[in-house]
Amino acid sequence: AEQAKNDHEVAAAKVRDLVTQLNGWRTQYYDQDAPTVEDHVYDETYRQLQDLEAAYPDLITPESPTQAVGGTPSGDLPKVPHPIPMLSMGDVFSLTELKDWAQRLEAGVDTPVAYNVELKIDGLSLSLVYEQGRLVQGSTRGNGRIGEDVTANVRTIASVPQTLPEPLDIEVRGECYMPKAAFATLNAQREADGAPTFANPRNAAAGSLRQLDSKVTASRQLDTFMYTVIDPERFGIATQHEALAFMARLGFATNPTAIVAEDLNTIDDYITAQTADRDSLAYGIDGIVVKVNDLALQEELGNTVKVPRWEIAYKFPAEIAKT
Ligand SMILES: NC(=O)c1cnc(N)c2cc(Br)sc12
Repeated sequence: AEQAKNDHEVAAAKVRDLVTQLNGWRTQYYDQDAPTVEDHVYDETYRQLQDLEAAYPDLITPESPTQAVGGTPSGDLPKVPHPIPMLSMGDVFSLTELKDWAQRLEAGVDTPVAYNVELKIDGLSLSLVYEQGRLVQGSTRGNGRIGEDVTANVRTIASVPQTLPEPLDIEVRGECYMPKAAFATLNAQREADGAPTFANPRNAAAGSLRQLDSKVTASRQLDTFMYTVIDPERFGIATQHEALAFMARLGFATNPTAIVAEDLNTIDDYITAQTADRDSLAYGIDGIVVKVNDLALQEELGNTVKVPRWEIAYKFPAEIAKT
């Protein structure tokens, strides 16, 4: 009996340590989108806790990760292949570089080129797939070819339509972001709870979208701006500007500031205006996206190994950290 009592005490201390360790890692992994430990280490430790809790059920506490509501806290989200890769984008850091990019591009084209100019939202890429007008899959970019399935999570985002007004088979892509106000509220709450805060809205959005427990995602006030229709020619769409209007008509959130620019001066004016507005926007932006407006011409220009030739990101200078 004495030995059994002693074993129980040792087990109790071990369980407390494991719960603290796992919850610490879990917060870092899922909330800050900054994993500090390999999955196999997490999984091994998780199994140790499961074994101890099986041997001593009275040691199970509500905050134990084995009691987490929703999916198992260990491991990853299911993987999703992207037949059409979710590419990133080249970037430039000055108007001169932007002009060089446009001139090089236009040198290879024998017609005048119009551009669609849009804000570069500071969030994470999101793909939404609909079958017969019903949302069937939401996924992240991942490495561009293999992303993560976040379908249950995107269903909790108010701006993501569960069904479309027409029974279309369609994929759209865009950005999932956390509005600045939601970010401030979330971090204030985490401070109050003694939980680590998020470094910026992009990390907060990534940590909130890439959750295994969609109830957590539901509480994070995520939002979206969609900006790409896959295979737009299927819907009789000829330009990027039309694609945005088409998505808006289907009920997607699209950014209202996009313009068509026939020349660089118009783009320059847009950049100046949006830079002035930046702090007053309800969401973070980290630049401007300049795209060839004509979709057939985009196809013709194609992509390099890593990035499209037909779009470029003009990045704002890094913001001086606000005290
Ligand atoms: N408007 C757009 O096309 C746009 C906005 N925000 C972003 N973070 C990105 C990223 C790529 Br890749 S495109 C794009």
